[in-house]
Amino acid sequence: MFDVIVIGAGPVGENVADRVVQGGLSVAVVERELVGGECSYWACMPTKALLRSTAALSAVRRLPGAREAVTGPLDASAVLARRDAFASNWADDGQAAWLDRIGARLFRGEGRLSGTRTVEVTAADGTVTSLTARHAVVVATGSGALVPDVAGLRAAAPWTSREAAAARTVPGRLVIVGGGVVAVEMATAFAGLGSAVTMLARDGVLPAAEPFAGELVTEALRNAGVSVRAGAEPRSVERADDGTVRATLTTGETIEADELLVAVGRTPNTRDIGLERVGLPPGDWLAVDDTLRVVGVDGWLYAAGDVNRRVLLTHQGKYQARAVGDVIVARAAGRPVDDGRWGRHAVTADERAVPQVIFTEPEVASVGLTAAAAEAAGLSIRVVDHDLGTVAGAAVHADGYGGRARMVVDEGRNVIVGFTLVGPDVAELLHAATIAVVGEVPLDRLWHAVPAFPTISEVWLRLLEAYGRSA
Ligand SMILES: Cc1cc2nc3c(=O)[nH]c(=O)nc-3n(C[C@H](O)[C@H](O)[C@H](O)COP(=O)(O)OP(=O)(O)OC[C@H]3O[C@@H](n4cnc5c(N)ncnc54)[C@H](O)[C@@H]3O)c2cc1C
Ligand SMILES: NC(=O)c1ccc[n+]([C@@H]2O[C@H](COP(=O)([O-])OP(=O)(O)OC[C@H]3O[C@@H](n4cnc5c(N)ncnc54)[C@H](O)[C@@H]3O)[C@@H](O)[C@H]2O)c1
Repeated sequence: MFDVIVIGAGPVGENVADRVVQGGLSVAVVERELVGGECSYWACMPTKALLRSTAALSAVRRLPGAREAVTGPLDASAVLARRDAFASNWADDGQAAWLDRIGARLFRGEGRLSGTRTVEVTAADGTVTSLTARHAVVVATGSGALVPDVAGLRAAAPWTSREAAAARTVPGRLVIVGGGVVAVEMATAFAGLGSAVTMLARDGVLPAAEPFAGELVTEALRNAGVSVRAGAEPRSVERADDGTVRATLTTGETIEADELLVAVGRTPNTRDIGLERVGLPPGDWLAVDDTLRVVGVDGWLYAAGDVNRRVLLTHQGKYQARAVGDVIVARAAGRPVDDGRWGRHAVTADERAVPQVIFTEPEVASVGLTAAAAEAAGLSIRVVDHDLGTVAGAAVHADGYGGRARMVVDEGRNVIVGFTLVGPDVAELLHAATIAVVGEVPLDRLWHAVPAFPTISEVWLRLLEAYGRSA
């Protein structure tokens, strides 16, 4: 008997475990594959490792004097080897040892709900262990790549983000289906590594971001040799005996490649976790209340991370993990639950203050609402834009620095509700904006937050000046 059972040891499950142990409860963690989950081995870490060398090379090439010191192309095999190290060579002993150190008990195998507060674990050798939780079960089983219903696609054995992140070789020609985050990051990475990339972006490039983000990333991808085809989508796909993949578009045009990557979103890992045993339909995303309790189950079942579909990002899933761990501890001790707006047990930031960095060239760093989303939410907003290239710090940072920043102000409250930066090396600038949005810092006070000269952060001053100061 454990106080809490966590199914799935991705970044979210690991953090739930850590939090409940710190709260004095015992925890069992069930993992069917690798402790660390998608993020550590097939998503965030390996993809960022793949992108980093290309980004560093581009940064050097923007600087006369340094540029002359670079005499050749990227060494793709060295990049792949560094990526291997960042994926811990797909071995999880380090993270399993960490679980052990914090006092969590790891059960390796497929976890399935088998009734109220009970989980069955089927190990690789078929052995079944039944676990019971005194207080709560947390589903943190994450998500997998969605493969759409396109004729011949599955049979053609396409790459998903997993195969791209763990690629052993660089395909000569790569077709990417999708125009979202995975598509643009992998187009950047593989173009940098030498692939001839074609992107079929049915709904455009980064359609959920501010429009200028998609435009600037598209321009940069094209400059890097990527063929970006907005509005294009495959009608059918086939793989020939020699391994060549042929995608026939809805227009009838045919594109040939060595690999085809499907990057059109995610599907929840809930098909085989015993949801039917607790009265829920298998295969669906898990709807949750404000303290991440699964809707339709009597108070003991929680869902955190990708699987609840609130925000599909590691840092936000870990934020949920801290909240859910703490609320389980509070409820177990009979202490009050603090689930009001910005309360300790609420995941308020999920709604309006989610930060994200897309590691393309240029980088896209955003937090909160886009102008379109703020308008759709009924806010009375004013949008202020600034050309990043005109900021002294940016001009010093790189020759020909191009980029743009947008501040979305809620005029009713005089606070920033959205902020987007697009430009080389803007990722580390984002947290200031996140603090402004979460802290709901009035613009009049922000005038006193003076950016150092000459840094790219001086864009804050330019945006405030353009907005104007109240009399
Ligand atoms: C290519 C790519 C790049 C990304 N890059 C970033 C990034 O740079 N930054 C960022 O913030 N986010 C990024 N993401 C998103 C990020 O990977 C996810 O949001 C994050 O992994 C979600 O964590 P999780 O713990 O909810 O799920 P997962 O990481 O999917 O972990 C779930 C775990 O549960 C296990 N599991 C599933 N079912 C069972 C079962 N029945 N029994 C036992 N164990 C089970 C799985 O094996 C897995 O280990 C990226 C995603 C992709 C696809
Ligand atoms: N740096 C990061 O933060 C990072 C990096 C990679 C992935 N992620 C996360 O992983 C998740 C998955 O990324 P993703 O790129 O797969 O999903 P996504 O939701 O970002 O983009 C999917 C894209 O595919 C398009 N699409 C959907 N169905 C299609 C179809 N049938 N044919 C053609 N296009 C179609 C959509 O319009 C959308 O633009 C995202 O939610 C993202 O937050 C984050």
